[in-house]
Amino acid sequence: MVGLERGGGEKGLGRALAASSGGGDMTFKLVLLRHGEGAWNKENRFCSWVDQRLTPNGIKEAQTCGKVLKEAGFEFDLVFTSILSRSIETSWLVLQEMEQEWVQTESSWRLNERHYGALIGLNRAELASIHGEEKVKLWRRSYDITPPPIDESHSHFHEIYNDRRYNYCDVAKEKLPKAESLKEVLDRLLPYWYDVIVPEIKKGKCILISAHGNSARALLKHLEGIPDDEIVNVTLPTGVPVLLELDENLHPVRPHRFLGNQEAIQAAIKKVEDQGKAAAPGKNISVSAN
Ligand SMILES: O=C(O)[C@@H](COP(=O)(O)O)OP(=O)(O)O
Repeated sequence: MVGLERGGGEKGLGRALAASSGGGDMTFKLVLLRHGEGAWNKENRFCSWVDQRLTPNGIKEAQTCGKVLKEAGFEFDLVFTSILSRSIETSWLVLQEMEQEWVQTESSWRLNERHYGALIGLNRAELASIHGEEKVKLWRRSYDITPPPIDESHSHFHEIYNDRRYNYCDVAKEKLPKAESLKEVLDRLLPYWYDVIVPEIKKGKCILISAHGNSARALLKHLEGIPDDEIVNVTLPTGVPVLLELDENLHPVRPHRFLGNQEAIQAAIKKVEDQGKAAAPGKNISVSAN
């Protein structure tokens, strides 16, 4: 289990603190989470809108996350997830571990992972050995570079766009993205943030958002005002809760904090970053380097 750092200093962190008013100023607490490891995270393939289940390790990560949050005293009032199974499954495991399975959950495609377009299914290390690590880093971490779009010839196109979960979105299926930059993720996420999530936060509810590496990065960028050229340095590991403390205008009162064993978390971040390092070229890679 991931232990709590700073001599158990995280204990009580979440207690009665959805909204607190120490010194008269209201502080809202929000926990952002990237789901536990999924099958394609393990295989180092861009997963994006392909629906993949958690690995046994991903299940453990989600359970550990639940333990950390429980030990810190969090009591959630509402949970938001994407409509991808790995974020939903993660939220179930977290709530189960916290004995808060009853907490209401709402899911939206607007919290889905960034649409990686034609890169979906490709192995990052193999891609880096063909196009270079810098190019792969730009595709993965830049703010406004959109990868090449997916089209009908892609082996996962029909699996994604024929999936009936997308019948229930608030935009027509034909209007759903075919590739997204981080900026475009933020553009589709913000209406949901302001219309649905913010009003609940302002009611003083303690909220967990179980999402994805890039949908969570986009929201972090927005909330913390991270400049376009600095968001490239922000990477989120799987299954680690990120605590945000916001004032009444939803401005951060301090930088976000990863909860859990800080050494293990830094190692997990490095592991995600290293996924883009070049390996021996593989077969079946075809994406134009535009
Ligand atoms: O789409 C994917 O493969 C990863 C992110 O990949 P990177 O941006 O880290 O390459 O998203 P997630 O596992 O959070 O759903």
